[in-house]
Amino acid sequence: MSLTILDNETLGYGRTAVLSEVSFALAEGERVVLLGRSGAGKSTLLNAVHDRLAPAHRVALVPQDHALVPQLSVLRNVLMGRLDDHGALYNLTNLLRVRAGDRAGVAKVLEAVGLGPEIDRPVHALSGGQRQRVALARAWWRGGPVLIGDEPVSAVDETQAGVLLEQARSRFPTAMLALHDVGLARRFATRLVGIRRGAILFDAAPEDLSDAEIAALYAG
Ligand SMILES: Nc1ncnc2c1ncn2[C@@H]1O[C@H](COP(=O)(O)OP(=O)(O)OP(=O)(O)O)[C@@H](O)[C@H]1O
Repeated sequence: MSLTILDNETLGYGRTAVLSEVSFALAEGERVVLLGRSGAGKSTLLNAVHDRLAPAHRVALVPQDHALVPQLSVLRNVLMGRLDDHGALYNLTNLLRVRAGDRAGVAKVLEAVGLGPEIDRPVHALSGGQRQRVALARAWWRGGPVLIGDEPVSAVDETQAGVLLEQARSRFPTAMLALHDVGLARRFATRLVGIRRGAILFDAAPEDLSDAEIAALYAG
């Protein structure tokens, strides 16, 4: 079953088109990775897919800028992954004094991403890679059928990135990510989508794409 479809749509900002006449569908169970040079339009496509999915499906999102609140603790940032599960009163009282069950649940996802000891630190005091893992922990805490992530492991080392992508794979049946590491992308994806000069250049299973075809995305 197809989760979302862009049917011959042009995506862009104001009058400027970034991707022209794109058609795109995401099926349940797929792990799609977008590849392409900086500025190719990966975020534009991810955001369009997110906007179409979000009204009808629970989507966990890891935005490129992480969208964290720096003054708040790691714990409170992660809790925000489930804000829309509760009413305003629950959220407000939980923000003031976090319920023990929520704290225990968040502690578990923080352990998974290697941030157990940082639970009470303010996000502004963390390194870039730690902040990125807070954004991942918030998505893990949210859960749901679909993960959308824009360069979600760009700030951690390759070993850690592999571990985190493995967690993404086991936690979310369907995922769509932008990644710049082709090796990681090949290992994670069931479908690789290459974007170049405002168009989808390829959309195929990793085993059906040669390294040369992928390298062509990044060539001058
Ligand atoms: N909010 C915006 N307003 C106007 N133009 C934008 C906006 N966001 C992105 N663009 C432009 O759209 C094009 C595609 O950007 P996009 O962020 O989708 O690329 P990307 O492939 O995700 O790049 P990167 O790998 O650097 O994140 C770029 O030319 C960019 O300048």
